[in-house]
Amino acid sequence: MTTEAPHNALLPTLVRASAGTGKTYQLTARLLRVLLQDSAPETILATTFTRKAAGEILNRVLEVLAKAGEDDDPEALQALREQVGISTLQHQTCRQLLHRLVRNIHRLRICTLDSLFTQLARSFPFELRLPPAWRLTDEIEEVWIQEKAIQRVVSTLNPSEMTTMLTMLGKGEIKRSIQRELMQVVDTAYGIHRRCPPDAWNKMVAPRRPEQADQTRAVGDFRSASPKQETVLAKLQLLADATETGDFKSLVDETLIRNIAKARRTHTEVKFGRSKLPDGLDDALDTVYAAVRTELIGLLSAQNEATGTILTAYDFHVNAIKQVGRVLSFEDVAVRLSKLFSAIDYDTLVNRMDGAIDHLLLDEFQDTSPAQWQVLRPLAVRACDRDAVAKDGAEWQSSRSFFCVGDTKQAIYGWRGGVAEIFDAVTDQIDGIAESEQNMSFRSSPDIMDFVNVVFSNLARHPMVREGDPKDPADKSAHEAAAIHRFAQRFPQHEANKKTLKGFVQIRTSSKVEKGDKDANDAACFQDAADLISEIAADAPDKTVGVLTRTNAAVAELITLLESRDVEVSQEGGNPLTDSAAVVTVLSALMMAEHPGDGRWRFHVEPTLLAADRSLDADSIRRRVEQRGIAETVQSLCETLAPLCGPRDTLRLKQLTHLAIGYENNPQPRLRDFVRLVQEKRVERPQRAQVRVMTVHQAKGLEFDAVVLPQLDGPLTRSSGNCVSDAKSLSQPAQAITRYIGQDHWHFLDKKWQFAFGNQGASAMTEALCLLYVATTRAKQALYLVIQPSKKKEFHLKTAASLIYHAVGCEEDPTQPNEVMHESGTPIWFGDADKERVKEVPAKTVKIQFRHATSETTDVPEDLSEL
Ligand SMILES: Nc1ncnc2c1ncn2[C@@H]1O[C@H](COP(=O)(O)OP(=O)(O)OP(=O)(O)O)[C@@H](O)[C@H]1O
Repeated sequence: MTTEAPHNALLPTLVRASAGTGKTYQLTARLLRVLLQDSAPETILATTFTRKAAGEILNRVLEVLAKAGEDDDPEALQALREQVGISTLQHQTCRQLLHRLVRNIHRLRICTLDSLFTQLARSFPFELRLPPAWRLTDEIEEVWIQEKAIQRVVSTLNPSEMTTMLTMLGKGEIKRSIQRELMQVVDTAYGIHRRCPPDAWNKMVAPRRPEQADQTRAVGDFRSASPKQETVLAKLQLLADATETGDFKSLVDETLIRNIAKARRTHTEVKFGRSKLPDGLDDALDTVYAAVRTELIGLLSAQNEATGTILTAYDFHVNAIKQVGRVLSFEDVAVRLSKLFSAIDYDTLVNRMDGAIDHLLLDEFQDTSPAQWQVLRPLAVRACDRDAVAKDGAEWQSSRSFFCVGDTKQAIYGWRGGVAEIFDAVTDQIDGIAESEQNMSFRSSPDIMDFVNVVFSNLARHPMVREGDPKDPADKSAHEAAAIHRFAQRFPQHEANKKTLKGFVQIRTSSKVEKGDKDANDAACFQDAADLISEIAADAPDKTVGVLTRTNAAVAELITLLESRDVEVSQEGGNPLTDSAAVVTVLSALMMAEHPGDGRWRFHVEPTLLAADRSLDADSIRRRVEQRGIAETVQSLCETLAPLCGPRDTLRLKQLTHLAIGYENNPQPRLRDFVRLVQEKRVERPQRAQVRVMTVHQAKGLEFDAVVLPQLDGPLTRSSGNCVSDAKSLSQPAQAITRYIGQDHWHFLDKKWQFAFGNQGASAMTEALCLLYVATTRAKQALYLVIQPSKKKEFHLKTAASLIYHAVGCEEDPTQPNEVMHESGTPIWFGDADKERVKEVPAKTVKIQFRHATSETTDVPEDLSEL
């Protein structure tokens, strides 16, 4: 059976494939193998992460079969033979398969996980308690429903309950408005709340406060102590006062309290600064520490309880609203399915699904969430049946098969539940699965691959990275350092397939704004990056350039800077239409009709052509909406404005009209909701420009000839988490959840929670490294990193820039502006060989000059305000 099966039998396989190694190629190869052994299309299921990727796989299957089917294209046939590993494959077989496939194309399921889950849900309407004729919501409708549910939560609590709840949520303080506080709770904790048992928020229990007698004794000890140093005396008085009045909350952030925890952990004396404390205070210090701990854990536990109460009420209302509206989100479907599938037997599944899935192929597997894996697992286990591989004449046939491919180094969706450990879950839970690894990039030049290898293998050169488990589990940065170390250790060496492809890597510092704040220095860095990008675009007009940022705000800023330099630029994923002044005018006219008494809208519309048209006052627009609907009104407003607009705004007005036509299908179209939709929905421009700007998340799966990374400064991870669970593995859902507390307070937690918090910090750091990996591996030929000059020579902060600086072994002074820190490869990577001015360069330093669009100068002045 499988043990003797040859390499071309479709054994259950998991492929760990690095960036650019051709995951789509391999998945397509496997799919073709399955089809070539005459498996019925309806028994095959291939899933990917985006609809675009699903379309790409189907296209590739049809395309290679069509080419290999041509009698006069022996090369295409040979390429396909190599791809599928069948040396005897004939033109005619390819043609026959293509015809069969085209006739049955509707039966072949190549789809996203979201769409698979929606199909599965339709097979279990009763078990999943789905409302009849339900439909899926989109992100914007989800936000509206969320707000409505929060309003209901607020209205069901009486004012005093609400005040108590808010006080508990804010750990004793009311910091925000009710709506904003609850919105934040829902945003950050509802996702995890709905996957946990109802009592999960009640598991963090505050320890008992020390006995009153012990507290009284401690006060006496503090008061009678006579330290030499005034500062120590003042601190002991403070402890005594707080203990006497029971005001332990005021001590939560005291350094001395933190020092007690540290001393107990390291079995050393308690100190304050460099000063020793007087002898005989140990019991008193332990008493006050225990009381402060009770206070903080008590506040946290109250916050958890309030969070659980709010979320339970929210869950009730949000479900009620959705049930009445007959709508569900993808997430709702996944949660309901995962609960159902954890207890279902496969035969029921097959009966209800109208046919079995015998061949399962999963792409981008690292982004599968635990809940999604719970749904896929029964399908995978069945597809891995070892007895399904048998010899049929000369050929091995696999009546079932399982294949999954992904890259743990590209797991960048931790925030929506994706976890790299899912790979280990597959190898643990599926017997006899074969694993393979691919590290040969078909995308990037050797120079890019060398750089990527050097950076990620040497991350541990950063001065703040230490090996091994954190000695102090309450030290967040130790958990992060360990995560960086692990990433480097596990990093496989990549190779470039295209050995002669020219490549270039450059790290340069941007200009410095003396005494400038962070915003000023960010702006200077973006200005320099925009200059660089416009140079690349001009020098290499037939090469694509990807500009990848961390934040959406940076995308918007860079687009503005590039447009001001006349660079043709587009944004992946699109912008809201409000990036056009013409669209904003139309929206103001609509808002003027909705709120005729509010002068703001009239003020905005007045100087425009719309105001000149007397038939377009607030009343007439409102009447038109009532009589003819939103779409027709929007169209007529757009037509009035269009003659004044350039091509860019005209296109946006057209897109606005399309949006309005689509919106009108909404059961209750309302003007203000439409305006909000326009403000939030991203609409892509139809044509891609040579330069494309996007966040690294949006760049996943894409490739560019040159990549520019202008936002590598700033902390790698966000400082605070949201909530933390005690989940130990993917198969065991969390039993306990708590709200996050800042790292200065981790010492109050017990060890179990310290590790849970630390693991969360480590995961966030791993995800940040994955993002950096995705960013650097999008480049085919050239990679430009623009970093801000460091404030100090010890470039120690944990930023992407400093990790790279140390990993590459840069020796240049990082505080210097406009310097090349590292350079390798061929600077004229885009030119023909005979046009090359410079050949291979090893790492070197050159003073660089920026050409600001607003200035004729070639040297950057120290102070940007001079420009
Ligand atoms: N076997 C192959 N032979 C030649 N070119 C290939 C092969 N496999 C992939 N390629 C090419 O290499 C590039 C990268 O392939 P692909 O996008 O499938 O990689 P990937 O593994 O999905 O990358 P990533 O995970 O980084 O998105 C593409 O341009 C693709 O056409």
